[in-house]
Amino acid sequence: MKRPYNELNIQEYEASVNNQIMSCLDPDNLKSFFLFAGAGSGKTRSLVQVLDQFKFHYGNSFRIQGRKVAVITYTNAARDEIERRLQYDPLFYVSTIHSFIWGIIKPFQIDIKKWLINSLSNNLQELSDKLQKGRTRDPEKLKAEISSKERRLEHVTNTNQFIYSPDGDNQRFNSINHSDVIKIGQQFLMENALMQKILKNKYPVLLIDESQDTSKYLIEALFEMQEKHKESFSLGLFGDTMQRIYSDGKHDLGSNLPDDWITPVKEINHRCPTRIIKLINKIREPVDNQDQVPGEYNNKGIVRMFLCPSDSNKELMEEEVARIMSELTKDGSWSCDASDYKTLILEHHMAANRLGFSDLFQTLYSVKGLQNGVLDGNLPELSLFTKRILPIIRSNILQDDYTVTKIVNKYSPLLDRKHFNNKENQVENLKLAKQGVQDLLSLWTNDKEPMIEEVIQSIYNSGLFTIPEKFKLLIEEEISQPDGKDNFSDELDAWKDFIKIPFSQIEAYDTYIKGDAKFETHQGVKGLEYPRIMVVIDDEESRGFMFSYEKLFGAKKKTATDLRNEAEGKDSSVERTRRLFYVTCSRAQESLAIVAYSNKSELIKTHLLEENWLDEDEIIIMS
Ligand SMILES: Nc1ncnc2c1ncn2[C@@H]1O[C@H](COP(=O)(O)OP(=O)(O)OP(=O)(O)O)[C@@H](O)[C@H]1O
Repeated sequence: MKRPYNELNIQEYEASVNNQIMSCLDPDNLKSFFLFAGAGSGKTRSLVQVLDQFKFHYGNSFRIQGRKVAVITYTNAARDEIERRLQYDPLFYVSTIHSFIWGIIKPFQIDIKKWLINSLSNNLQELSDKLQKGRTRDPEKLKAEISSKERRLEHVTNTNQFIYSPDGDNQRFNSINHSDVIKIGQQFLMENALMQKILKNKYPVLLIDESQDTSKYLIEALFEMQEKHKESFSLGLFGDTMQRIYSDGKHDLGSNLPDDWITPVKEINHRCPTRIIKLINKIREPVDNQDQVPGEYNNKGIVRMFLCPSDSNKELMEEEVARIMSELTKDGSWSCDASDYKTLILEHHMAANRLGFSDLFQTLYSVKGLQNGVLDGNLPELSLFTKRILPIIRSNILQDDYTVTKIVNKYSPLLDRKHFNNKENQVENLKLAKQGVQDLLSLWTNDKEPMIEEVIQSIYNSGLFTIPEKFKLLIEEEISQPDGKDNFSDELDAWKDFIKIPFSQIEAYDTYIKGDAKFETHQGVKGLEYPRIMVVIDDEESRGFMFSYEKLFGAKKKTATDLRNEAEGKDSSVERTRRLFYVTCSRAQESLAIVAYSNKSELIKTHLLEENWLDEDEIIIMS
């Protein structure tokens, strides 16, 4: 590893990177840039600093011209953080990609309608061909899908005003779903000259944080747009290909960049201790050999790997590891009493096992189209529970009637002013809403544990909240087809299983997904940092085929598919695992414990020593 930078060098170095970016943002000479750098190198910090400088130099003229700088973040949490750091200045429009895209396509209602009709018609044609040619194992299910699409087409044809909510369930007949918003955005950006003009006039500068995970179709569309409007549109990408953890991202982002793009380099890791920088450099080495360097002030830090038998009592084992870490680091926050460390599990269902929501997780995660939503906690169907029902139950426990009333006022269609014809009607509806809340809460009396289905049924009966179409369908089907025969698609089948799960699992899931539990997933910690990190690795428990630590650690041979993928330059489970491991280890600011459950401890140890990832005294074999 190169010598650490001293304080003065660091300031000069960082200033020169920021200056390179600033040189791209001169409104009279706009250029595009690509700032891809390793973990903890201060990409987000540079983004904020550069925008502060931008405000100073060009803020007034931008304001006078009614222009803004658009900043796209990967999550709502990241958006909130950047907005806060930019002091909520309206010069900057900070949003997630879905919100941003909806903002720019929304005025094009006629084109949206045409797009939807076209897309649905093509889709219907494909499905009908499939049915006619007998290319299905379940013709009844396919027929149901066709009728549902036909109904949707009819609604779309009769609609002139489409709506969309980036965080909502988009269940209304005139709503557009999340993936269609992205597809529409991509196509309009590529083909609609008027939209391009409006976009570049309003947002001549567009910056994207974590761009390695931004939808590849949109990134490609933005590249095309930038190519056409070089002088009047600056695209700035921040990210790190080594931290690409979602499949949506463009895997070769950064290769074949146009010659006139500026590509600043950031090689200092400001977050991790030197020992951890050395480890993550090793993890990264085979991919692009991008070595990071510490600053003079980075502390030394501690890394330990604990190799534990697969059949260990995991809870006890992880407590023991924390105890050892507490001794080694002399940091009481590792001790079980204080327990101020983050445990990173490979997949949500490992947290699900530990926190008690595994049925919920397994049921929904088994459907491809629901996976991302389950992982990021944004599954629209769940908002009925997480944004309305759970807050009511929690507030009721705290005897906080005010919040209960607030939630009902905000979300209940019974209290929607549009539906009040007269005062009597209003009083009647208030009574109904009150009764609806009582009926709902009565499901928990005498320590009862309602099933999700009972909760939905109660809401359905009282009309307290709007029920997502799928649940309504299930409840109605359940009534009309008590023998359980149905025409549901895979997704509806999953929702059907979901409603048979105890409601308490939603509560556990919600606590976890909000980050209130001490567990986080590898995916969930993207962009974050914590002083103490425990990475838990367990191929057997994680069960997926997406990741394999035993392969990454040399204890298991790569499969023929892995080798073929590697030979064809495609992603493989080993490389995906490597990137996740890089993300998790690089979150640690002080100390890192890696807990690996495997029955091949000796093999793993030998391999890691050979690869020089860890030293002998840093690997502890537990029994
Ligand atoms: N020039 C600097 N001097 C001191 N600390 C810095 C500097 N730049 C960044 N940091 C600190 O380093 C940490 C990482 O910064 P930041 O989150 O901006 O990095 P990043 O490159 O976006 O990280 P990642 O890609 O890993 O999410 C933060 O705690 C930040 O405050």
